[in-house]
Amino acid sequence: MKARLLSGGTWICGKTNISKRLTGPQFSFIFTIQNNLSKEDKEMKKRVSVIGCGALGSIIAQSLTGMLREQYILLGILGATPQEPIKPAEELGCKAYGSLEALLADTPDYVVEAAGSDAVRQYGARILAAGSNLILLSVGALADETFRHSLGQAAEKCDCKIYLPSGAIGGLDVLRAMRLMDKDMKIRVENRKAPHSLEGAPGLAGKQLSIEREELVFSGSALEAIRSFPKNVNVAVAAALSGVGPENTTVEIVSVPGLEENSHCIYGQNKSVRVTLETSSLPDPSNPRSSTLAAWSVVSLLQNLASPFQF
Ligand SMILES: NC(=O)C1=CN([C@@H]2O[C@H](COP(=O)(O)OP(=O)(O)OC[C@H]3O[C@@H](n4cnc5c(N)ncnc54)[C@H](OP(=O)(O)O)[C@@H]3O)[C@@H](O)[C@H]2O)C=CC1
Ligand SMILES: O=C([O-])CC(=O)C(=O)O
Repeated sequence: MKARLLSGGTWICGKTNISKRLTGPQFSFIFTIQNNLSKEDKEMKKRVSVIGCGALGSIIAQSLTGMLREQYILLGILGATPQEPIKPAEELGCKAYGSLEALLADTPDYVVEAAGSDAVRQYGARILAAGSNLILLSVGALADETFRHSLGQAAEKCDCKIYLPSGAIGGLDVLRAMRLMDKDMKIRVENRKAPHSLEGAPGLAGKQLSIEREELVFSGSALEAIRSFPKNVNVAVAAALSGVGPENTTVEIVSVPGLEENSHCIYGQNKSVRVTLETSSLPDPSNPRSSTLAAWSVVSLLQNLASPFQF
């Protein structure tokens, strides 16, 4: 059971509010609860589980036990197989979950997804129904309007939130404000990546990309882009959801031989504002598709959630 002192001077224990003015037996009851709390509970750290222990999930899990350790406890990691998270969990001193059920049994405050859009579709609603907030890196899963609405409804039903970190880009705040000013605003996203960062995407249908010349490999809506390049343009879907939606956001994907950074340029324009938001960042050494910045955007989001100042 968790107990904490609210600012008005009221102790809250589970769902029971107990007035500060209570004395005698009631007070000793409160005091006993306090003394039975673990150190972590006394500090009221938020409890987090991570899905995915690849390039980005590893950075997030390490940060939870490192720079975020004063605010958060890493409960455990869920991998693609029960074996996958065993080693990282051992190193970080948390659980290696064998199933989603095991993760949910821990009742985390937040579940961070860094596993892919299939995992979002497979687990998202169940995580929310269990009362955990969800932080999604595979934002592309939300391009599908029907799925997005059903996940939103699942969150509302359980009074939970779905957090969309800025990922490998920035400026989602300005796009959201611009959309409020003018619903007919325009957004175009240009993604530039080295050929090996695009390899294996269903949209290439096995085509080998040139290692000598730049080529436009995709041009269309963000909705089509994420279907064709599901591991490359989550950023475009995030930009689209901040603005005019995946069907109305234009995306171009360019293969650039020799390019060391993943580069994303978002052009937004409404009646009175014009923005160019360019982010170039190094990919993760173990996964050339993903910029490490995306993992740090989750770390930053978690830090923000624990801060009295909200960005
Ligand atoms: N929002 C943004 O700006 C960005 C989002 N992303 C997205 O973030 C996600 C994570 O990226 P990254 O860490 O680089 O990817 P990785 O491929 O490096 O890691 C993902 C890990 O999750 C595992 N996995 C797959 N399915 C499941 C599942 N159902 N449950 C648990 N684990 C699973 C994978 O295992 P296996 O390899 O065996 O499948 C893999 O180990 C990707 O979807 C990526 O597209 C990436 C960059 C930017
Ligand atoms: O990490 C990046 O540069 C972008 C990315 O893969 C994505 O948006 O899916």
